[in-house]
Amino acid sequence: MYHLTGVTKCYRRGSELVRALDGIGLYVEDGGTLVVRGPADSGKSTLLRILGGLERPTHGSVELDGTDLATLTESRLSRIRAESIGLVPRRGDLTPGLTARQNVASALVPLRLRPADRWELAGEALEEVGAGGRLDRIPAELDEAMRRRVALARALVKRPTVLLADQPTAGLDDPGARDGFADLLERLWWQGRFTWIVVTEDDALARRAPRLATMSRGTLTAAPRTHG
Ligand SMILES: Nc1ncnc2c1ncn2[C@@H]1O[C@H](COP(=O)(O)OP(=O)(O)OP(=O)(O)O)[C@@H](O)[C@H]1O
Repeated sequence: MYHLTGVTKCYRRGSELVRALDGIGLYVEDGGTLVVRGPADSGKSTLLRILGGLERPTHGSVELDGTDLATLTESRLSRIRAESIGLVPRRGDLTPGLTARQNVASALVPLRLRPADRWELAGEALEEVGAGGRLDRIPAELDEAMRRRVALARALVKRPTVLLADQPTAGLDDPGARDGFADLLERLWWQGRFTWIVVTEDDALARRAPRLATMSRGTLTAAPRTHG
């Protein structure tokens, strides 16, 4: 469960102070999904980096299951990132020279699992996202939609507490591929196995959200629940 209170993030750009996040308060329950929709530069990526423990807020607290990520030591934070947080980066960011299965298995290295277990879990995660027929392909041999599925498998293979996705459908130009990927995300959201926070500029994806909020100039406005 995430509980954010008064989260503000300021960056210095020359003599200017940019307030990327401005007093965000947020609660997301275990197994819940929140989709944050907002235009470019509204602060979505900054919010995700702070939720993922990749950056610290200038002010405020970022509690994940009762632990404030804002004040943790770097070593405890990297442990939490490795074990509890799955991040789906904007463009997937797969390692070019590794096969799909090697890419996914690499996410398990920090968890000190045996190589045979890493291999098996990677295969299962790829099956789960519909990429089971592409285990031995390198990213260049896959189309963009399939690369996104592999990146998703890499984030969920370690069974994290939370999954954070940065514009997961951006750049998927083929409508069929984009819809198919959105179908997969929606199915996973409704399973409730992970807590999801997804930022997007894709209105069609946002319409599928169990819970939707809008980001505008660093502030978050909750929209009515669309379901349940
Ligand atoms: N490291 C940084 N240094 C300076 N300013 C930053 C930094 N990161 C973000 N910003 C600024 O903070 C604001 C919010 O940026 P952010 O990337 O979080 O928005 P966004 O909604 O994710 O937009 P986009 O989708 O275009 O990335 C912008 O004005 C941006 O220029």
